[in-house]
Amino acid sequence: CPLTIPGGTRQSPINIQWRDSVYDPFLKPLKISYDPTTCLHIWNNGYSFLVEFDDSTDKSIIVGGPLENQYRLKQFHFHWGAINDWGSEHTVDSKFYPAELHLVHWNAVDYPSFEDAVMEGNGLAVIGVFLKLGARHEGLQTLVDALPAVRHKDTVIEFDEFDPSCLIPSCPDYWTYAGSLTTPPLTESVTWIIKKKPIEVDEDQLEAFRTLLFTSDGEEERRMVDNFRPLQPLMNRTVRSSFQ
Ligand SMILES: NS(=O)(=O)c1ccc(C(=O)NCc2cccc(F)c2F)cc1
Ligand SMILES: [Zn+2]
Repeated sequence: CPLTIPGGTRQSPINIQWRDSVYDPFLKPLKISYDPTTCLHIWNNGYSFLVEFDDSTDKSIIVGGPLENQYRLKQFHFHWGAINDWGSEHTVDSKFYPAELHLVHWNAVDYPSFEDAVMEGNGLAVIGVFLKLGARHEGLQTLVDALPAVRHKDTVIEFDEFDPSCLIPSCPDYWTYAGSLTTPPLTESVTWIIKKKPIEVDEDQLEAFRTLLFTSDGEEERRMVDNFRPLQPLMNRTVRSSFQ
């Protein structure tokens, strides 16, 4: 089955059992500093839609939290369901959220490129943010308004001056664990930082995600929904929390 990696010991996503997570007083607050001018474009890669950033400098970085050094923002993307009952990749006490945001960063201190970092145990850091149904999210709306232009696989539009920190809850609480990419090549190179608090988005915004297509223009249309990987075994891992 291609969704399991042979010999994988730290695969993602996982269920986060709140009561089994271990408070680590040595975890630092995560420091996020993004420069909106590094935002480049939005594209539909046939699996999700990604907002990509210029990662040739240290202009948009995160540092602190569980991380040994700073990591550069490369892209962010989402996973979502066909209906609001599921869609997130991680679950909390076996509860699914309707969608999950991933902000993907790489360790440019130790490695020369993202492609190199993807192959290393401490190469990547991904911030996960749950989306829940509620009030309309004004920051997300600028993204939603651009989605019709990237409806088909392999379409791209320029997108600039976007600061993704508007999509990250101000509450500092997070869980962290050692995991993997959730799509091929499923490499075990990700330090996951999962925010405890979700952000609220409204039904129309979730529906806008579901208007995207897995398929290219001219192909028979297949709606881009349920683009999340099944839960993976925790195996010999502990999920740490930054809060008591
Ligand atoms: N869902 S997630 O946050 O775990 C995730 C994040 C990034 C990627 C990715 O960059 N894939 C393409 C890619 C590009 C170059 C080299 C790679 F190894 C590679 F996976 C895949 C999954
Ligand atoms: Zn993802």
